[in-house]
Amino acid sequence: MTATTVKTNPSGPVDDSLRHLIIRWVLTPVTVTLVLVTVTAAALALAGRPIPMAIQLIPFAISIVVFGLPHGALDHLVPARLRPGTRTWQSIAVIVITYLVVGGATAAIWALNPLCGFALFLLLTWFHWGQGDLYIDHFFGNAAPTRIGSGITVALRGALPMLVPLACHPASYANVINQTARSTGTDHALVLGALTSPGIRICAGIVVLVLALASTFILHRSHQPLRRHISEMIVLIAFFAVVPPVLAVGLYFTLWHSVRHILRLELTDQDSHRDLQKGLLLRPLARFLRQAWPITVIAIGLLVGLAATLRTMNLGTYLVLIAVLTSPHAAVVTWMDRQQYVTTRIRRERKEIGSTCAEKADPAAPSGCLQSTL
Ligand SMILES: CC1=C(/C=C/C(C)=C/C=C/C(C)=C/C=C/C=C(C)/C=C/C=C(C)/C=C/C2=C(C)CCCC2(C)C)C(C)(C)CCC1
Ligand SMILES: [Fe+2]
Repeated sequence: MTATTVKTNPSGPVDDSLRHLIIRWVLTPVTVTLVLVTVTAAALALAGRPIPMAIQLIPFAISIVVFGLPHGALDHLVPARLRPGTRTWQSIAVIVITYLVVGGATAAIWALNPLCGFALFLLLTWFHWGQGDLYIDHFFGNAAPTRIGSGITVALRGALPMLVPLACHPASYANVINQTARSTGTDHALVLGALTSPGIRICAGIVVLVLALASTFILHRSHQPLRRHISEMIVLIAFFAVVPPVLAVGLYFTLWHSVRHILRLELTDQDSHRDLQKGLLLRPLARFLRQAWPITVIAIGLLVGLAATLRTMNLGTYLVLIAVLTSPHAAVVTWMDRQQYVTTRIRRERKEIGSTCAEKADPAAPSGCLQSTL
């Protein structure tokens, strides 16, 4: 696949050498790291030794400069890279305005009602982390072929980091929400007892189970390979069920979601794409870091400004900043999805439905008009 093809059709199957490179040097090391952390956390829990909060916070702290915050720092270049003819200044202007409007609206919701802000943040994270994993399925050419199938992939992959910790560690979950809402200055009593109730936890577990079964069934029915899907799903369920949430979500954000998105960005850069095709991983990463550092520094400046305004610097402060950045960032990534594969898939679906319905109009043709829409 050439670099130009990546801009116009990045969703098609990539060639085998690039696929193996990414599996071997990016996806597998991250998955193995999560397995090792899961085993260590389980051993410590069995020995009755809790992981200190100072240690749990390390991945979130590191994410300020490594992978996490920088993974959104090229958003302003995305239109220029994906839509031919877009000038860099136009790309920057559109994204800065998007950040001001969408980020500003999110900040206003947080200022008016932090609990509501957090609830929307959780829902958006569910969607955004799910869409990140759906892209990886497209990258490997084994995504669910229909809109419903894609929706279930997004729902499942987002539910793993958002619902499994809720089902297994409700008290820590509620604590983080409390702490974050408090860091915005609201000191009214927060009613989060409901979150820790057995009913909610059981519902969260059932939703994950149903989505896991539905997603596996759809991939199986569309003859997609299941090995990566099932192994990642099992690792993520065990990881979020065992590892304390602050540590688990911090590691997932930095090593899983952000690394995958950085790979996606590298593939939109012609030089980096060429390097990846040649089997070079470090050069594209260095190029990404070079391109991302100025905006990362501005984002760190925003974090310092927010901490000064709220007069507190803790996980809650960082999460508020991330929440404000996530809404415009998710809008940019949703636009990327449309450019890279959603539009192509909708056209393909329409074509398939059209041809299957045409067949159906022929009495001799086999039935399948509804089936093709899943
Ligand atoms: C471009 C631009 C820029 C920048 C940007 C950026 C830098 C971005 C980023 C972005 C980002 C960086 C994003 C992120 C995301 C993230 C997320 C989405 C997360 C989430 C999380 C959560 C939600 C969690 C929670 C929790 C915990 C932690 C524990 C417990 C449990 C729970 C789950 C609760 C600026 C503004 C300068 C300007 C304009 C343009
Ligand atoms: Fe992201």
